[in-house]
Amino acid sequence: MSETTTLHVGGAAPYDVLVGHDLADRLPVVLGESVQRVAVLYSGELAEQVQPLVDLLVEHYDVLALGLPDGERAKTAPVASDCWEALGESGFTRSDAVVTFGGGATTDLGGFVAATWLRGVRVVHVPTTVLAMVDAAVGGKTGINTGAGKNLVGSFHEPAGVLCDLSLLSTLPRDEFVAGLGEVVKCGFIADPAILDLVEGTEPEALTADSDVTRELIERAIRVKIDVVVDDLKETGGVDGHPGREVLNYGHTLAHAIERASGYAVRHGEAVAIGAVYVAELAARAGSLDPALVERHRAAFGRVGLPTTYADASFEDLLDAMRVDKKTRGNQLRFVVLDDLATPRILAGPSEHDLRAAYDALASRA
Ligand SMILES: NC(=O)c1ccc[n+]([C@@H]2O[C@H](COP(=O)([O-])OP(=O)(O)OC[C@H]3O[C@@H](n4cnc5c(N)ncnc54)[C@H](O)[C@@H]3O)[C@@H](O)[C@H]2O)c1
Ligand SMILES: O=C(O)C(=O)C[C@@H](O)[C@H](O)[C@H](O)COP(=O)(O)O
Ligand SMILES: [Zn+2]
Repeated sequence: MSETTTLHVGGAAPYDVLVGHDLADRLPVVLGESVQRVAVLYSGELAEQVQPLVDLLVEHYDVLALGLPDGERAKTAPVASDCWEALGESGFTRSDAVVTFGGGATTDLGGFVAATWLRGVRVVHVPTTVLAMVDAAVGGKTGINTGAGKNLVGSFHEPAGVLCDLSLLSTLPRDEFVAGLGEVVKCGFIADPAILDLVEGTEPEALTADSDVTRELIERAIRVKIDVVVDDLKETGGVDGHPGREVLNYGHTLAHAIERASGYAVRHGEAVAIGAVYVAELAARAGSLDPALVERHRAAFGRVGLPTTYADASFEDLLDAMRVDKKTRGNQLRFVVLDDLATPRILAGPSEHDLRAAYDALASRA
């Protein structure tokens, strides 16, 4: 059995992200000694996968297992409210803990419930998708959607630990696996170009759940995320022109608009790939990004099987949706753009002409 990698997240509330196999038995140590009740919030589709973890926990704690609606359907106020009611009925106190088990939608909802119940209880994430391992479970962003858009309600609530059990990826459908690589490739462009070299130098079929390259990609992407959140946990801004935590939002302004426009039929990681190509096109027009790097976006995301075009919504509808992005200030849209590989900055208030031209460039390849 391979070794476990420990990636430490420093700051005011430090914790570890463990990457390895069969990590469930680490949970009692990560949960700590004060815990009496554990609420396991899991995607209802993963009832079989979560059972061994529940079986282990009942040996130590009073366990409340709450199956949630699957995927994005979990990220709503009514689902959060149902969880609060269940916690209340079980007498869940501040010394108890939440464990989430699922993809990013589950860790976002479960993290939000943990952040808000009694104004904050301990949470440990057990992510079961590539995307949740490399991104959603790390860094403390939690949230739910509203009618106006993605993640518009939420809070920053850091976990007490994250267990990335690579064995859990064995049942992940290929489309979901590939979607997670969207956030990994994003990390390659914003901070760690070695990720791009690995993706470009590996046959796509060799990127399987159990391959060494996949593990290296996952660990590299987690390191990128940790390095960013340690310096700017609450997204208040970076130093020396670096966007700070907003850099992790590369490609997300259009991505969230596309997810909403598609009724969440387009997966988050897929939308991020499209959004990154869009913002590269924008940076080539309103900034200084070399056209060859724009094409490298298409090539790298496309190589792993992600979409790089989109024409299913009008520019006007997407522009309206982009206005509710959290990076917007007043009426001014703000985007994370690159001047070069791993050289991000904020582009504030691009012209509508450039925004539309970039969309036309994206849509024209559809
Ligand atoms: N908080 C953050 O920092 C952050 C970062 C990135 C993304 N997100 C959010 O994460 C969400 C996307 O997460 P996601 O891509 O993991 O999608 P998801 O949570 O919707 O899961 C995708 C699908 O995979 C299934 N699944 C999960 N694990 C499985 C497994 N091991 N075996 C079989 N099926 C499995 C789920 O049941 C679901 O149907 C979005 O809502 C996005 O906004 C949050
Ligand atoms: O952790 C962050 O910060 C990110 O922006 C990571 C993104 O990949 C993630 O999708 C996040 O949920 C988006 O945040 P939001 O603030 O735009 O809702
Ligand atoms: Zn994302």
